[in-house]
Amino acid sequence: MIAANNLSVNRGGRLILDQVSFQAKKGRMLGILGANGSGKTTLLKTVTGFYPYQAGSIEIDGKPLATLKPKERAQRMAVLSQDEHVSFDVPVYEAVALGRYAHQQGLFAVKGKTDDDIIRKAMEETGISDMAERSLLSLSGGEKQRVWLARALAQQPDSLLLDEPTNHLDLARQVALMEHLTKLLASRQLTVVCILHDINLASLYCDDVLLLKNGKVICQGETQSILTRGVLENIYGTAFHEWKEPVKGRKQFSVVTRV
Ligand SMILES: Nc1ncnc2c1ncn2[C@@H]1O[C@H](COP(=O)(O)OP(=O)(O)OP(=O)(O)O)[C@@H](O)[C@H]1O
Repeated sequence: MIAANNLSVNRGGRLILDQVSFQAKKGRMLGILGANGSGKTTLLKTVTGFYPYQAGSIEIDGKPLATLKPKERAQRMAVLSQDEHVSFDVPVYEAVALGRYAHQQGLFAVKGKTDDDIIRKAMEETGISDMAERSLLSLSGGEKQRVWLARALAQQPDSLLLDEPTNHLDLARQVALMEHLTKLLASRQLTVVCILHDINLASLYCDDVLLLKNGKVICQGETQSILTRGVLENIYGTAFHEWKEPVKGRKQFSVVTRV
């Protein structure tokens, strides 16, 4: 479980997060929603220890984040960032294998058979097994996104923190990814935190949502009770029409055109 309590973050002399509290629970997917610049990425980077915070507290499975060594953090949390970039070229298999470093001993650790099995399973789960020998730089944006997800899965974390994981993916792959995450949640009892711009995907797949505006929490809780036309209009500043998708009866929203 990930818990933040009254978290405040300043960056470049500005207050970016203002007393944010939330809990992401085991076996549930928490969606973080909010307009551009509302503080979503800052929140994710703070709870994973990439950004410092000026007030409040963060606990991972009941332990203060600050007391976890970098390797222990990596064993507990895998992060898929919005700004993953490739600075050197490696075969796809090696890029996924980077996820195993948190579990290896020593500076020049050698991958064993178990590591190889885990790497191949993560590649299979993300549909990239046939790309193992391909050069990372030659992949499309959506293919690279699946490599980063495979690397995160290979890390075998307790929590997966994903910044816009559906970015670059076509519609069918967006649905496939969210369904895959839903299955992983149940089978591995993971905690998943996911920044999403697509409120309809969030409504279909997230158990809980946290809505941010200007660095403050507007509301949070069980997705189907929290997501309403009124609250989304407040968050995004545009008009919405609300309807229900016919299979699960989950809420869906479309923007109302103004011209
Ligand atoms: N180093 C920094 N110095 C000053 N302001 C910063 C810094 N980093 C981020 N910000 C500001 O903090 C605010 C929140 O940024 P953040 O990236 O967390 O938003 P976001 O909700 O993830 O946005 P998006 O949906 O556009 O990805 C933005 O206004 C951004 O310009």
